[in-house]
Amino acid sequence: MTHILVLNSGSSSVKYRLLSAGDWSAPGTATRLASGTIERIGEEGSPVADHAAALEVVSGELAATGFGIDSPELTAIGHRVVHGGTAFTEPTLITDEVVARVRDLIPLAPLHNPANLAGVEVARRVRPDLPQVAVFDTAFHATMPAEACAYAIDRETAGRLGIRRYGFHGTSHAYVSRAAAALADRPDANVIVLHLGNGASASAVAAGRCVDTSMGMTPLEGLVMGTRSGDLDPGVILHLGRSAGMSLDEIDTLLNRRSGMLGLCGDNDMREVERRVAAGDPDAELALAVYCHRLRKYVGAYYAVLGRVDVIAFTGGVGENSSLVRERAMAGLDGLGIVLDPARNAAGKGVISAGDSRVRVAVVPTDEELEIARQTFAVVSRTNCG
Ligand SMILES: Nc1ncnc2c1ncn2[C@@H]1O[C@H](COP(=O)(O)OP(=O)(O)O)[C@@H](O)[C@H]1O
Ligand SMILES: CC(=O)OP(=O)(O)O
Ligand SMILES: [Mg+2]
Repeated sequence: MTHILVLNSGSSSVKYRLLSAGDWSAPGTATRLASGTIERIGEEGSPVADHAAALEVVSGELAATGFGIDSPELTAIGHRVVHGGTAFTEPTLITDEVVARVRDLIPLAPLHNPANLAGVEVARRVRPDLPQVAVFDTAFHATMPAEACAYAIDRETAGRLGIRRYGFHGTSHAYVSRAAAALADRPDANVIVLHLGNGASASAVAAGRCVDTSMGMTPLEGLVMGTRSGDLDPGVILHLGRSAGMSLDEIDTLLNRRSGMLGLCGDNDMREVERRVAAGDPDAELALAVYCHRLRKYVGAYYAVLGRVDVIAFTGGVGENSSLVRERAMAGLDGLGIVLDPARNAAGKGVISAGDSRVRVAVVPTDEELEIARQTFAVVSRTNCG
């Protein structure tokens, strides 16, 4: 039995999970020994001042379960790192050089990479003897062809500044597309994955390889999200700067933190949006309509990119729980061979399409922590340092 601790350090939270397994490659064999979330890091009035303090809390919670962070059975620590740029396309054993290169990528993921690094630095300080592995959100998308990665802007400028599409949530897209292919009993299945959480992204996966995804150079492009706008005419940004005199920081805050569902209707929690829609609230209705219209558009686009689709997989907090979003996003697609079964959709487990639907539609719960643990174990066993 080996134990692996997974840390997902976000800007204001740390999620952790301690998993144990004998054979990490066998599905369903990892046991969850402990898990939790430390929230409101660094916020006013919060007892958790920074990531070092958060890891103290994690240590304490682990010790209370009898599996302390100092446990000799702990084999490795796996970290979610959001932006790996072009440098990292595989899970990577963390060294000082890796830390420095992830730090160089901060300008491309200012909300995410600093938090991820804070978690890495504290964990290395607490257990310098253990291998620590970075699992990158961008890695799964490294197989995208040039025409899906390039922005149609001046190539010299783009090349010099690393301006291209990278894609995110790759650990989830990898895990869910694999599970969806297994569900269709076709390892070469073409899958559209719709990861709908606070951040949201779609991907087109052909026989296990990602060929397109909706997030771009940063996690702002693509679908409508809780607080992020997703796709937008870049001219809007010029207009906000020139005509409204907004600074770049103000525009950043507007598009990343005050847009999406929150901007459209004042609520970013889909449960609350649904409650208001049921009560006939027109702002919530518009927000939901924009959200589902964007989703349907991406499904159509990725259908064309893939040429043939076997499975459409819904995942993430919204994708797994909102039958209303699934129903609205899939409405009117019978011409593409996509037909939901209303009762199965309401139940929301496994296949939710009708028996005669050419494309299978399914709810496939994601498990980023398990995937990070597996990839961490793979690196550790390969490098023989565990
Ligand atoms: N029963 C539900 N119905 C609709 N939306 C839900 C439900 N449960 C959770 N959600 C939504 O899931 C979102 C969070 O998704 P999650 O994948 O947990 O987020 P994160 O990106 O932080 O991991 C929230 O917007 C929340 O409203
Ligand atoms: C990359 C990204 O958008 O992550 P999250 O959904 O955790 O914010
Ligand atoms: Mg998530």
